[in-house]
Amino acid sequence: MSNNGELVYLSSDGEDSDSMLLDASKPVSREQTCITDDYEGDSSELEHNDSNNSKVFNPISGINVFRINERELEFTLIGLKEKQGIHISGVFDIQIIKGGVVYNGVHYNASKDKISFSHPLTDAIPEIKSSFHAGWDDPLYLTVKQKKLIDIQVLENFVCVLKISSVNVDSLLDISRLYPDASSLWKPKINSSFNSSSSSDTFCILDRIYEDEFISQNNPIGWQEVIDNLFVAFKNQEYDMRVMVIGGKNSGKSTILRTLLETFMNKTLLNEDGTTFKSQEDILYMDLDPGQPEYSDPECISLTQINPTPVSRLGQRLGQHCHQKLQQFYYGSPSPQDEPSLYMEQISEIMKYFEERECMGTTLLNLPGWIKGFGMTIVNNVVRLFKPTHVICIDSSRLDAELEIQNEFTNAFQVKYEPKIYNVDSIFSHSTSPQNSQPKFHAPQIRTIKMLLSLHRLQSSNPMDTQYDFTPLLARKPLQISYGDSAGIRGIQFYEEYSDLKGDDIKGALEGTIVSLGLRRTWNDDKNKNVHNITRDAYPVIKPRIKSVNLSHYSLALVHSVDIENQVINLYLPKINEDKVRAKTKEIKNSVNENEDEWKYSWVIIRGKSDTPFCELYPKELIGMFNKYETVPYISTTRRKKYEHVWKVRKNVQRRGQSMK
Ligand SMILES: Nc1ncnc2c1ncn2[C@@H]1O[C@H](COP(=O)(O)OP(=O)(O)OP(=O)(O)O)[C@@H](O)[C@H]1O
Repeated sequence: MSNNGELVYLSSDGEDSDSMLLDASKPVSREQTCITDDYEGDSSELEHNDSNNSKVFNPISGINVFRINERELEFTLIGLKEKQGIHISGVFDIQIIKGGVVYNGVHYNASKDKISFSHPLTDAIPEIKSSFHAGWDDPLYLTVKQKKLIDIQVLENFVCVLKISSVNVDSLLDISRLYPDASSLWKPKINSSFNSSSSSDTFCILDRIYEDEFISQNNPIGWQEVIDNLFVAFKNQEYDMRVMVIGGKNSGKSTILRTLLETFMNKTLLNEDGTTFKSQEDILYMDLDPGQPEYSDPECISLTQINPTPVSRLGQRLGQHCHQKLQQFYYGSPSPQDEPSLYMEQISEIMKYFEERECMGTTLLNLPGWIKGFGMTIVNNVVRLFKPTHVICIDSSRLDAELEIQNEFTNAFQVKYEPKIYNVDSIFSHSTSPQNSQPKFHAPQIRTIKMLLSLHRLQSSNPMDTQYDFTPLLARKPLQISYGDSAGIRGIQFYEEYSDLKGDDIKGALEGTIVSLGLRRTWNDDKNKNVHNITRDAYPVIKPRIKSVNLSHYSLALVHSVDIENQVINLYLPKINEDKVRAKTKEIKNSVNENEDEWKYSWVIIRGKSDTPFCELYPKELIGMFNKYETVPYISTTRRKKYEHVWKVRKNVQRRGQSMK
């Protein structure tokens, strides 16, 4: 058994079909190598994560929920009986004090370690199901101090005891201060009669009265089998493993990839020789969905390296990860249909970079759900470039007949392999699919939430901590970046169709909008080349578009204003990036006179089609300030003239999920 005690798998000889899974809900001895006759459970217990098998958990204070609130000790203990499962929303840590749990098909044993969860109500919430301790003994992981506060006898009634604590995610729950639509992002709005949780908790136990407020994540039959097969392949991989998921919109692509990633990172296998397998390797995540990215900044695509962290981090983190981005491009729109040639060019660059790394590990690839017409051409291109070892097709009946997966690929060692294809059902095919229940958040609202989380993130001393400040950006002093000097901003790039904008239209197309502050690299840069002063009529609009290979995304920014007189652009950057941008600017300045025969870097602004969250431009908190002005900055109430290309928020306002509150 591993030191942190999670396991419950028996290894096979490596053949997928022979792999044997031993249910997490029964103890396993070191000697056991097969499911024995004296196994007491019924066969249904061998199924993972089937919440239909679960018994309902009714939280009752003092009976199965124990709130400890001593000076420095504040936590909640939950006692679960056999096969009982709970749903919890919010951001929280769980320490399994006794027994074990099964979460998304992986067993976690009681230990002194914490597991960190992130369960926003934007997504379906997986059940945390009770399980037995995998081992001969049944320890109780409580400190002496904690034991004094609890009646230990009571805990003996439960197979599994969880200690749940709120986490230090400074101000994360304050997002609704800026964006009222997000008031039920982490906890349902309605008050429960069950009052053991306090308002300062960052989590909520979702009992029956919240039934309509959340969706339970019930994976379609067949998903777990595919995940188990892929885990065995992951464990036995000789070369690299490349998994991609193809499916329509909202079919469950991100969910199956998240489950797969959590399984690869956390599942422990007991080998026949008594040793255990638990992966310690980094996993790469190629996130090619700019609309609902899992790891990239909003409206970007990226390649991220995910390191196994000492603390398991489970659930949907709404893009707030601390993992290293190897490469990131700002695409500038949630939909690849807006500029497919740019999208494909950026994908090709990521693929080139990926191939050049000669990565021998595991890579997961997430695609948008555009699977019709030209979307399928893009999918086919991605298949050709990525050369997957495993492809998961969600609801293959909906996939265009034009999907082309080659029969054979060749890897970097000139070894030929045949991609394995798995067909699985989409989440809609399941009886409790979200189709039957009203989604709690619409896609534009989720995008606004992710954008606000990105823009308001703070620098934190511990990179594992996430801290936010949801004070409206307009209440802050913007960062000034000069225009025209070699360390300042040296060009603006628009989408092709808007690259002919002139004069004040350009200023208007930038102020109050979300842009990417990008780094352009040029070889042998002449000091004055591409440096232009801005005048009312002349802006250094870059034409033709900079090749993606020479332009990487550095930070999202909200343009406060373009100050032509002083030759500066005032930008709001996420605080987490401000110091990095200052340091990079210094570096650029210092490198100006250095060796000419090397890559030189300069700042550029890239304006795509990103929507500015309305609450950022007209925040409730600053309404008093706006009243002093005759007109509210950035916002126009006049109608656009026919054919007028004006890029202001007015076209973004009053879309679904962006009501004026
Ligand atoms: N097994 C499930 N049971 C119920 N709801 C689910 C399940 N899996 C996913 N969902 C919910 O359905 C929605 C869509 O899922 P997901 O984001 O995984 O799909 P997707 O195909 O990646 O979507 P997109 O096309 O937007 O990228 C999410 O809110 C998710 O929480």
